[in-house]
Formats: sequence, structure tokens, C-alpha cells
Amino acid sequence: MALLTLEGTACRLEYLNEGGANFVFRILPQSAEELPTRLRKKLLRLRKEFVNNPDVLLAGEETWQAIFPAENLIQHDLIALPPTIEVINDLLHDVKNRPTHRTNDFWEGGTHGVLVTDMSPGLDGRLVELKPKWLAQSPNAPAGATRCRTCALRAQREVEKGIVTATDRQRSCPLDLVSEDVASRKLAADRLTDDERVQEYLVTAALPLLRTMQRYQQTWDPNGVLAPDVGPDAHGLSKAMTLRDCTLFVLVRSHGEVEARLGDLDMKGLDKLERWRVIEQGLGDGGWYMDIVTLYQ
Ligand SMILES: O=P(O)(O)O[C@@H]1[C@@H](OP(=O)(O)O)[C@H](OP(=O)(O)O)[C@H](O)[C@H](OP(=O)(O)O)[C@H]1OP(=O)(O)O
Ligand SMILES: Nc1ncnc2c1ncn2[C@@H]1O[C@H](COP(=O)(O)OP(=O)(O)OP(=O)(O)O)[C@@H](O)[C@H]1O
Repeated sequence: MALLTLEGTACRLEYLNEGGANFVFRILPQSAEELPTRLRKKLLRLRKEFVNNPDVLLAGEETWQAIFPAENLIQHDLIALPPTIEVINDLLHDVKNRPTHRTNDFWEGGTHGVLVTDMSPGLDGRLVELKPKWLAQSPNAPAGATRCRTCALRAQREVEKGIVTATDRQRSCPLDLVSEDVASRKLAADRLTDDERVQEYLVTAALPLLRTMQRYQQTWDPNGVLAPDVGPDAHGLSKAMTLRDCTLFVLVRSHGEVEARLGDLDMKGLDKLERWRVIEQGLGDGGWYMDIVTLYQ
């Protein structure tokens, strides 16, 4: 637990979770008093890496707000922090349930954090986190491809490197998730989650959201990472790649109502372009877009 003052209120932070780039904390009042409205039902997300300009923490916000309904986005609210680096890192030292491969990560400090919509399920809800991934085929896939970009990469990774990521484990095809055919959508949803209410949501009410994601993945990256000159499309490519890796948080409340919001929409930098190109080239050259490689699995 870490004690600090936010919005003039004495708060305590509890570690919730972390990914490669951010720590996420619950915000609780130190005493019996209520939290100020701004902090209520919010989590504090801290970028692990030191960020000089706090605006970077909100990069892309306007882009996402322009294409998705507010009710489908994790809301972000930049908040100034008191000098807290030691308090946070002392807390991280004490946490027992951190992912083992991240226990050497500590907060590099910073003047600001981001308050995000709290999608925690509480005592009587359920939260399912999933990545819809590449909802349209890669523009660089060969003609006649029988695997989509996500399925091709999964097959390559498993066979060549023996690596199965959390997303891979779901074995769901993103193209099925946005298919016109309801049976295909159902198959994809069943593989993404065991939760029947979330399956139902994905197959029906989630479609407009998923199709918007699909549409913008295509619009923003019409030529693919192997296009000889991505210069003019560079910002579009960043946006498309970010949308291809974001997380959909699906919260089922006690009476079955579903709240679904996209998060992890931190804009990907083009410093990754070379890596993306190597991946795409490898998928094509290795025949991973073609089912034939299944023979070797
Ligand atoms: O390459 P992909 O499609 O497997 O996506 C990577 C993700 O893998 P997964 O969703 O588990 O299959 C991967 O997720 P994990 O670390 O495996 O949880 C990252 O999100 C990675 O992005 P970045 O390099 O950290 O910015 C993601 O890389 P990019 O989106 O930058 O390609
Ligand atoms: N708004 C939220 N509500 C509930 N839980 C959340 C929320 N945001 C993050 N989390 C939890 O914290 C974890 C890590 O958060 P997040 O995905 O933001 O980290 P990250 O470092 O950006 O991830 P990545 O490794 O993909 O870069 C999530 O997987 C989720 O379990």
C-alpha cells in the first residue's frame, strides 16, 4: 500500500496489475471519507518509462474519440502527481503477486499519471479482457491466403519458436469474429471466452464496434508494412497497428448488463516498423499464410 495525496485527498494506492509499459493501481481513501468525484471508479495508470512531456500520456485520445462512442472507450484523465517515486517503488517491492518476468520493472518517476475508467469486476461481476487483433487480412498477404495475419503469425510462432502468447492460446480467428456468418462469429467468440454472456455480446451487440475497428485498420493501413515508402501513410500505420493490438475490456455486471470499453490504445511508434517488416516478410516467405504449413505442426 502507498499513501499519497491526490486531488487534495489523502489516498492509498493498491497494486492491481501491470503490463510491459504501465503499472495500474486502485485508489482508495485513507480514512472513511469518500473519494472526490474525479477519483471515484478510477484506477491510476503510471507509465513505467519516464515521460518528459505529460501530453504524451494522452497521445491518440482525439483520434479514438473521433471514431468510437465514448461508452466504448476507457476514459483517460491526466492527473498531476506529488513527488511519489519512492512511495510507488516501495509498494512495488512489497507486492507478492507481480508477473515473475516483470519483477525487475520499477517506476522511473514522472510528474503525471492517468486516471482510467475502473473496469474491475468487484464481488458480483466478471471481467473478460481480449484482443480482437487483425480484423482484416494483411494488405501484404499473398493472393489466395488461407490464414489471416493473426492465425499465420500464431502458426509460425508456435512451430518455429515454440512460443504461444496469451492471445495465441485462444486460437480464435479475428476474421471469424467479424464474419457475416453467425456460426463463424460464434466459433470465434467461444474460443475467446468461456463466459456465455460475453460470447453472446461478442456475437451480437459488439459487431458495430468490431466492424468500426476493422474498417479503420483497413483505412489507415491500405498498403501494409512492406510498402516501399510508408512515409505519407506513416501516422495511419501507427494508428492501424495500435488498433490491431488494443484490448477490449468486457465487464458483465451482476444482472447481466455488459459494459465494453477499448483500452491499451497507447499509440505505437514507428520505431517498430523494421520489426513489423521482418515479421511480415517472414510470414510471406515461410508460407505461413498458406494452410499447407499445418502439415509440419
Ligand atoms: O505481434 P503480435 O500481433 O503478436 O502482437 C504483439 C502482442 O502479442 P499478442 O497480442 O500476445 O499476440 C504483444 O503482447 P504480449 O506482450 O504477448 O502480451 C505486445 O502487445 C506487442 O506489442 P509491443 O511490441 O509490446 O508494442 C504486439 O506486437 P505489435 O502489435 O507491435 O506487432
Ligand atoms: N481500466 C482498467 N480496468 C481494469 N483493469 C485494468 C484496466 N487497465 C488495466 N487493467 C489491468 O492491468 C493490466 C495491465 O494494464 P495495461 O494493459 O494498461 O498495461 P500495459 O503495460 O499498457 O500493457 P502492454 O503489456 O500490453 O503494453 C491489464 O491487463 C488489466 O488486467
